[in-house]
This record gives sequence, C-alpha cells and structure tokens, in this order.
Amino acid sequence: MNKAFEDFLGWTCANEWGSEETQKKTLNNGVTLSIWDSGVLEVTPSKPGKKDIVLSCAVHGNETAPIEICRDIINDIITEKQTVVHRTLFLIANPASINKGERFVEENMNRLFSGAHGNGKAHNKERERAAKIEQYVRRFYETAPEGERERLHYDLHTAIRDSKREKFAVYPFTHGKSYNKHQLQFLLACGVDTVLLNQAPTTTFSYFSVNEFNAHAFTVELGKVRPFGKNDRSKFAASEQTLRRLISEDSVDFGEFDPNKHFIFKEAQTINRMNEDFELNFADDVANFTSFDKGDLLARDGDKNLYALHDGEHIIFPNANVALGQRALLTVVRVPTESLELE
Ligand SMILES: O=C(O)CCC(=O)N[C@@H](CCC(=O)O)C(=O)O
Ligand SMILES: [Zn+2]
Repeated sequence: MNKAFEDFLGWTCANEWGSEETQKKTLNNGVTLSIWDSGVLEVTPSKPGKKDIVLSCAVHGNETAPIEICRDIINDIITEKQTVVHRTLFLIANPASINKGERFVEENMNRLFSGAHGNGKAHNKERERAAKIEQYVRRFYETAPEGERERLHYDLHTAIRDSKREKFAVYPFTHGKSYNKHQLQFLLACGVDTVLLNQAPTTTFSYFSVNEFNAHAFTVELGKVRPFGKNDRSKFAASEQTLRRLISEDSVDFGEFDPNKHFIFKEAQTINRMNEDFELNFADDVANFTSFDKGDLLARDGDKNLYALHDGEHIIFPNANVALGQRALLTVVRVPTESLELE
C-alpha cells in the first residue's frame, strides 16, 4: 500500500499545503477511494445511497479531537472495518496549522469562505487552500448521481474555552428557510443538544455549504481544544458513533422529536474587534454560555463600551486577540424550541 492510503493523516501533514499527486484505489468491498489533494479524500460506494456527506476537520489545526475522529474513521474505511453506503468527502482542511499545533498559520481559515479568500490585497497559503477547498466541495456536490439527494456537511471543531454546555452547534443563517428537525435529532444523537441560530451571513465554512449548495451544514463544537493524545475519547464516543452510522446506514432513525431535549439559542450580538485597544470585561477562564444581564459591560473597543442588551445574554467564543474587523464575541439568548419554524 502506498503511504497516502497507509496513513492518510500522516501523508496529509507531510504535504501540508497540498499535493498534486492524485491517487485512486478500489477496495475489495467495492468502495472507491480517490485522493484529490492532501487532506481531501472522496469515498464512493459501488452503489451510492442518496446522501452526499462532507465531514471536515482541522479548519483550525489545534482542534485535535475532530482530527483524531476523522483519522480513525478514514483508517477503518481503508482497512474495510468501516462500511460506507453514501458518498462521503473527508476534508482535513489546514494541515500546516496541524503541524504548527496552532489555530492557524497566517489567517483564520474559517473567515475565508464564500469568496472572502479573495477580498482585499492579502495573499497567503490559507487563502489559496480555502479557495481550493471551496472547489472540492463544489466538485463533490455537483458530481453526485442524478435524482433527489440530501447534501450534508458537518464541520467539526473544538472550542478554546470551557463551556457550560459542552457540545453545541452553530446553525448558519438560513435566509428565512425553516430549520430541519431531522438535523436537530442527528445532532442530539451526537450528544449536541444545544444549537445557536446565526441571524446573518458569515464567511465560515458551514455557511458556505448552506448558502451555495443548499446543504444541511453546521459548525459542530464537540468539546474543548486539547493536544493530540490528550482527548478523552469517551466524551466523543456518541459523536463518532453517530457519524459512523450516518455514513454506513441507508437512513438512520433518531427517534421521535422532543422539543424539551433541545436547547436553542438565537444570536443576539456579534461584536467585532474594530480597534487595537480592545478588551473583554471578564476573565480568560469565564466559560462559554456564561450568562450576563442587560446593561452588563461585556467589552471595550477603543472608546466604545459594549453592553449586554438582554437579561440572560450568554457569551460564546470570546477572544480579544482576533484580527481587526473579526468577531471577538458572539452573544446569544435562549428561545423556546417551539418558537422555531421546523420542517
Ligand atoms: O472557541 C473559540 O473561541 C472558537 C472555536 C471555533 O473555532 N469556532 C468557530 C465557529 C464558527 C461559526 O461561527 O460557525 C470559529 O470561530 O470559526
Ligand atoms: Zn474551530
């Protein structure tokens, strides 16, 4: 076996900004593996089911649990321990940032999608890679068999801070389209009972798939950032098992929808850092989903004070060190699950 199929993650990291060496092989079980680039593996069963599934990890290189999960699923597919019935595209998005052990090399890749990689005068390898990844996703969805199909994309992450709600997903802005009950059930089976509803377009990877391909796509936060080998994989077992079921079963029954089992939050504010002189008004160890009340000071940006606008406004992804113009804090408020328009 050649190196890429023997150790896909290792080969990917050895070719950190890409490889033009495309490779293909068909397994004894009829599944065809096609490597389009480093970190880009298309898995095609001989008679593909109706789902086209994108599983991405390492958009941020230090978020290792999702990388370990994808690595293990890929290895099991290659060794035929894991069956696959639906076309699946695995994307290890930013291998150079894995090698560096950091969130990114030069620029946060998860702010470069939907063409943002071409904005302004900046050129860097992360921008080139984001542009290529967009093309791979397009190629994957657009080369699906004819007929009615379901496009899915789960972009797997872990968060920098502790979180009062361990696992949560970001539901990208749907432009008014209904939210999908079955997707909430899938997330729940992954152990993700908490969902944040974005209220506007973003330049994240998951929004790209929602907006350009009408996919059901989510940023999924599975736990906290830790180095390779330091993840307690038992905490990720439900997520990994559910992803394995998703790719290997024709259709997975996640049971009756019970609104009480889902905790839905709506974006209240996105606070972008606009000045060098920016600070958060709470400590670095304050966890995601800590609640503030209306009028509480959340941050100072230059000479502007930024306050909570509601009682029960929860903070998510606080980070004072982001580049100018980027999100330094998201705040959300709880909404009843029953208030959602669900399909
Ligand atoms: O913990 C943090 O501060 C960041 C974790 C992370 O990478 N989150 C994603 C969320 C993307 C989204 O809003 O859909 C990110 O910031 O890119
Ligand atoms: Zn991330």
